[in-house]
Amino acid sequence: MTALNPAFADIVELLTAVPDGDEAAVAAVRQRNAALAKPVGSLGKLEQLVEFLARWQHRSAPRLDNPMVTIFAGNHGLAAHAVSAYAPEATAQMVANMTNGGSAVSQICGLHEINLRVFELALEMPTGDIATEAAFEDKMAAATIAYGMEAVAGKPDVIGLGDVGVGSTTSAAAVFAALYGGTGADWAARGSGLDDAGLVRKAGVIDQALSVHAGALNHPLEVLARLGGREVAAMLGALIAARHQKVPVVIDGYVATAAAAIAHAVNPQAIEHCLFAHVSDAGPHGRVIAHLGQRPLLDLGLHLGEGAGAALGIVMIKTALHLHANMATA
Ligand SMILES: Cc1cc2ncn([C@H]3O[C@H](COP(=O)(O)O)[C@@H](O)[C@H]3O)c2cc1C
Ligand SMILES: O=C(O)c1cccnc1
Repeated sequence: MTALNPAFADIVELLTAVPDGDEAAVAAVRQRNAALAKPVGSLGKLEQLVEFLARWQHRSAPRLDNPMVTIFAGNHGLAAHAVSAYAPEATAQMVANMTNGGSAVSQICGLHEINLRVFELALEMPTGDIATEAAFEDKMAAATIAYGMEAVAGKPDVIGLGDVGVGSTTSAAAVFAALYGGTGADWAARGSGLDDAGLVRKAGVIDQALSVHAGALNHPLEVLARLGGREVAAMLGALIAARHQKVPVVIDGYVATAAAAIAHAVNPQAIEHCLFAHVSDAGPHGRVIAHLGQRPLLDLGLHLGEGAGAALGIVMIKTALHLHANMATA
């Protein structure tokens, strides 16, 4: 077994030495919840959402002045294997559509006054084709994680993490297979709409990647460098920085969950500040969330990605906080 590349040392440290949540802030929220003009506990998970905000914002009166959804866009060398219903050019088109307000996530964010930021990750430079080579050199993986940390620089009160990138669900499936075992068929889903033959091809590409990189998947960050995407590396960075800067995180679908799974595999406590907004209809997503010891907030049958589920999770959090802050006390 080779030692972990020192390029990852700082990242492992940040994932290991994570600050605890603020239980005094949670107690203050519970006290106010109990005093609101309603039967105790009757707002169910909405009450817990406010506790979640308080715990990870470290504020007894949590705020949402600057909620943000961030979308990380990357291209994948593995897309050459026709494992997506779309051609790689579609990634840049999706980004343009997002910027122009034509995407689902743009409309959800516009309607509910959530800031939306799109981070393009060198779309003209796809990751290596994982069926034959590593997705990244280790140093590039580390640099992309570091870049993702910038996502919290605008001091959001909560940050949603989503992806775009043709082929991203194949890469995410390979990450899950490497972390949890099983074959390509166990983790491949139809993504953006694959047909039956495509699904078989997709499982085959994952199996080939697992076999090519076998022996080099000994640490979760090696799994990321070998099999992951730029968007997953950057989301991991955002998730890490958020914890250290007191920003609660809302995770979107299958691909964003891969970033959380890598963090969790280094240190399960590193994802305590993450809320899983929804369980995607992408087959194995629910299984991954269960592996992480989490429960999804919503189950809307979405299988979209692009942060749409995360944005809807933030809508629920906004509503919960509005009730908490503005209802009368008995
Ligand atoms: C128009 C369009 C909008 C999207 N929004 C999210 N995705 C989703 O589909 C892609 C992943 O699926 P696969 O692994 O099958 O390529 C990602 O871009 C994801 O965000 C979209 C895909 C398309 C085509
Ligand atoms: O569930 C997801 O997150 C998903 C599904 C299809 C395509 N992209 C993402």
